[in-house]
Amino acid sequence: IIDKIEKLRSELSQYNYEYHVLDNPSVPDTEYDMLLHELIRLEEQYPELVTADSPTQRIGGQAIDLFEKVVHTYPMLSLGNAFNEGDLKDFDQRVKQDVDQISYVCELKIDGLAVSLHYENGMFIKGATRGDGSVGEDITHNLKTIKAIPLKLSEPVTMEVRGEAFMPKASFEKVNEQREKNGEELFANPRNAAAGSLRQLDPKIVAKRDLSFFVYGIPNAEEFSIQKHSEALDYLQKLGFKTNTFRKTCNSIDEVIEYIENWKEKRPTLPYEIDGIVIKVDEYSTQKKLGTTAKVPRWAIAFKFPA
Ligand SMILES: COc1nc2nc(N)nc(N)c2nc1C
Repeated sequence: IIDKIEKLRSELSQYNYEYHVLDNPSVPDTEYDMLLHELIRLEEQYPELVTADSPTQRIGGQAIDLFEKVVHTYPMLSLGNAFNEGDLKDFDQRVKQDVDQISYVCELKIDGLAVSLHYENGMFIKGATRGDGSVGEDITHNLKTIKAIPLKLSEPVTMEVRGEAFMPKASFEKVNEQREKNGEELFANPRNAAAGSLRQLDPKIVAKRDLSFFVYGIPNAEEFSIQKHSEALDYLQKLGFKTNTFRKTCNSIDEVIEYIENWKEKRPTLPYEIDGIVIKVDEYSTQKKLGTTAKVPRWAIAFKFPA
């Protein structure tokens, strides 16, 4: 029987990965649901065979009474803002003070919530909100229901990652339609809907909100002998995380400006909301040289699109 359970588990995990991380499902939802219900039935019969990374663990356990506090090992900083080309050129000049050749990584800035995820030997064990940057709230039970967040990595690594939890536009429309029917107050935008969902004490509610997640960094990447941010993102993709495929390495601020212009136009075509573009120095050695202020890194900036 354990073979049957393990076979179901690996099939469902693979289908989940294809659908929610690769956006490229190989089987229809009906087949996924049928297999999942078979696994739920078998795990109910043999509860001692349940594992933390079983797809059944995404359904949402018991509601909790309150959120535990989580002290961040590395502060979750904010980002300085740029609003026009002049701000970007100033940023480029500041960064170039110490070095002449710079390459930047440009990423879409997803309009969601920053979260921190902790993995031990490849298993997802804890996740937290940003909070005030030093202390956040433990929302592990809610994050487990987000299918783009892996419950088990492809390698048994112990690491913390950072990323953005968000609600896709389609989910937002669906959730507000349901709230309209229930006579509830509507969410103003997908970001508020994602924030409101992750603040739920009952994970079964969160499981119905179709939230998603993009990973965007490893706070202590140098400790994994990774030299550049672009390499960190490639490694995270290999581990099984969903990374945003529109990221681009730019070798000049003019290339960055071109990338920003492009996405300013294409923004409405995206299936999720973005509130800007994040520009980061790629080399960690240069990031280290530039350091951070109490609130923001000096090696990154967020270009904000007009609301
Ligand atoms: C390095 O710090 C950050 N990096 C980020 N990257 C992306 N893509 N999106 C964000 N919202 C973001 N936020 C922060 C604080």
